[in-house]
Amino acid sequence: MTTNSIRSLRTDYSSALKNFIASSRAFEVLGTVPIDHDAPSVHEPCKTLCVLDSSFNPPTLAHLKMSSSALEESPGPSSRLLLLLATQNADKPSQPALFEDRLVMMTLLAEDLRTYLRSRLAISGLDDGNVPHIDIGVTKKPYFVDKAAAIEESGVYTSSLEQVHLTGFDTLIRIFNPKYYPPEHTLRPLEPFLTRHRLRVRMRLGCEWGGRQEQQDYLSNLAHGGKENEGAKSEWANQIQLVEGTKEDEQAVSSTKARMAASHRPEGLDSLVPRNVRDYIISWGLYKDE
Ligand SMILES: Nc1ncnc2c1ncn2[C@@H]1O[C@H](COP(=O)(O)OP(=O)(O)OP(=O)(O)O)[C@@H](O)[C@H]1O
Ligand SMILES: NC(=O)c1ccc[n+]([C@@H]2O[C@H](COP(=O)(O)O)[C@@H](O)[C@H]2O)c1
Repeated sequence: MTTNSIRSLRTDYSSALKNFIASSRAFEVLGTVPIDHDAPSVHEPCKTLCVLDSSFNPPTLAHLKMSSSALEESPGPSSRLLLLLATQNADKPSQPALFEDRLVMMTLLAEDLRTYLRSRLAISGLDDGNVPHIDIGVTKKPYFVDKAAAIEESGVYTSSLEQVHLTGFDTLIRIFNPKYYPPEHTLRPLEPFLTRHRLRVRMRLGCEWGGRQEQQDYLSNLAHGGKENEGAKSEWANQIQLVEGTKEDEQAVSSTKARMAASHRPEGLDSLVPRNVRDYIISWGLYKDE
């Protein structure tokens, strides 16, 4: 993308965001990569929508890996990816960068992701038609049950569509924390979400979340009814796929680390964020004061 097209994309996102925030809508798609001029109002052929919800502050190589591995598992036009910017977080107050910068970086992530997928599909002998479209969306809903319902109710996708939410293990634990579900504070509100949709959870190793075995045990415990006293159903475990993440000897990647690198050691960005995102952070001077 040229500097001028990035500038004009940022302006477009800025005004679309203002409209969205002022509206009563809970979810909206603000862009698609590649731009799809002939797109139908409802995406008919799409059966599976992978959803990566994040603050994208900034998008990282972990976000790229989570998305690409999910899409590589089910290539073809029946899959689509939604990069979903959460304008309200369940726990964290909003921090820099501006939402319009994050939307531009999500678009750059989508382009890097499609380039990566194209090269992976070529190795498997599949053509470009199998590289999915990627939607850039926004939601005001902080909780996954409500995000999923807002996507369903928007009418943007077919009603039979299954959503596969791509999260890390740290987020799975929070989805299963009853503190988020007042007034009863049980896990029962997860029922419609985990009946209709799935979670694809990337392991995130570290002292906060435990090692590989502990993360597998967490899911087995759910499958064996260990959370029934909190209102969870053991069969929900069938809707949750736990996949490998960064290896124990590899550098952990996070948006926090990327913000710190942008501020103190920009050369460190190379191993944390996709190339186009790195160039944008540097040329727009994002996160300088972190
Ligand atoms: N390295 C990672 N491994 C596994 N999951 C990850 C990783 N980075 C992000 N995720 C997951 O991606 C989703 C969105 O990530 P999020 O925006 O919270 O990134 P983050 O790096 O944790 O952000 P921050 O550092 O600002 O807290 C969450 O479900 C999170 O668990
Ligand atoms: N119970 C839930 O559905 C729940 C709990 C905590 C965070 N979240 C969401 O997970 C996403 C990622 O959160 P963090 O950026 O805090 O890691 C955000 O959209 C946040 O609002 C959802």
